[in-house]
Amino acid sequence: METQDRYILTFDQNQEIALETKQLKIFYGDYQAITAADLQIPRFKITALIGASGSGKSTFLRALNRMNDGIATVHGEIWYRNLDLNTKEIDVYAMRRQIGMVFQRPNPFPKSIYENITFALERHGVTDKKELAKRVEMALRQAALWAEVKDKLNQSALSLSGGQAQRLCIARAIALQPDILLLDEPASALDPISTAQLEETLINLKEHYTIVIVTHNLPQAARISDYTAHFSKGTVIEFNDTKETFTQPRVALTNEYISGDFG
Ligand SMILES: Nc1ncnc2c1ncn2[C@@H]1O[C@H](COP(=O)(O)OP(=O)(O)OP(=O)(O)O)[C@@H](O)[C@H]1O
Repeated sequence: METQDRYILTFDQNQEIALETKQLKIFYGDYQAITAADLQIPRFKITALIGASGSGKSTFLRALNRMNDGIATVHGEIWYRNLDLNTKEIDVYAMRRQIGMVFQRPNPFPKSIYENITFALERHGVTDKKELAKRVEMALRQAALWAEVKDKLNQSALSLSGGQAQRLCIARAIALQPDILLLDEPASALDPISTAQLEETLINLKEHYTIVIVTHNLPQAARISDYTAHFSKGTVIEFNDTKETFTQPRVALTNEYISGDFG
C-alpha cells in the first residue's frame, strides 16, 4: 500500500462546516503541545479524535471552546459562524452556550436531577416554570435518560450510576440547546453496558448536534464516528472518513496505531 506522511480531508461546499481551525498552535509555557492543526469539523456529524497518549487530543478539544484560557497560550484561528473564537472580542460565556463540553468523569452538581438541568438554564434567563419543565424533559429524553429518572427527578444526582450521571451531564449540556458538543473520553469511566448506552445516545444526538469526541477506544471511534482525526506528536496527521481511516489508512503511522503496532 502506498502511504503518505499526512492526509487531511477537506470538504466541498455541500458539507456545512461547524468549526474550522487554522494554524492552531498551543503552548503550555515553553512547551508546544500542538504544533499546527488545521481541521474542518463537519456539521451534524460525529468526529472522533484519536491518537497516542500525550499526542494533544484533549489540548486541541479544549481549545475549541476556550477551556485552555489561563492554562495554555493558543495561537491561530478557530472559525465558528464567521467568527474567530480565538480573539479577545469573544464573549466566552455566551460562546460556551453554543459549544458545550462534557468531561471524562461525570461531574453532576450535588443537587437534584432536575436542578442539575435547570441551574444553567436559569442563569441564562429561562425562569418560566413550564418552560423549564419542558426543557428538562426534552434534554433527558434526548440524552436517553428520561425513562430511568422521570419518577425521581427530585432525587440527588449523586444517587445515579456512573453511566446515568454521564448521560445527565450530556442532558445538562444539551438543555442549553448548543450547536456543538465536545466530549473528552466520556465513556472512559463507564462499564460496557453504560458505554453502549452512551454510544447509542451520541449516535441519536448527531441529528441535532455536531459532536467532537476524544476517545482512546478505537472500536468505539470506528462504531460511532463519521470522521476520524489521528493526532500524533501535537499535530493531525490523518483526517478522513472513519470507515476509510480504519480500513485503508493513508498514513503509515495511522496504520500502525490502529493495528496496535505502536509504542
Ligand atoms: N496543563 C498542562 N500543563 C502542561 N503540560 C500539559 C498540560 N496539559 C497537557 N500537557 C502536555 O501537553 C501534551 C498533550 O497533552 P494532552 O492531554 O492534550 O494529550 P492527549 O492526547 O489528550 O493525551 P491522553 O490521551 O493521555 O489524555 C502532553 O505532553 C501533556 O503532558
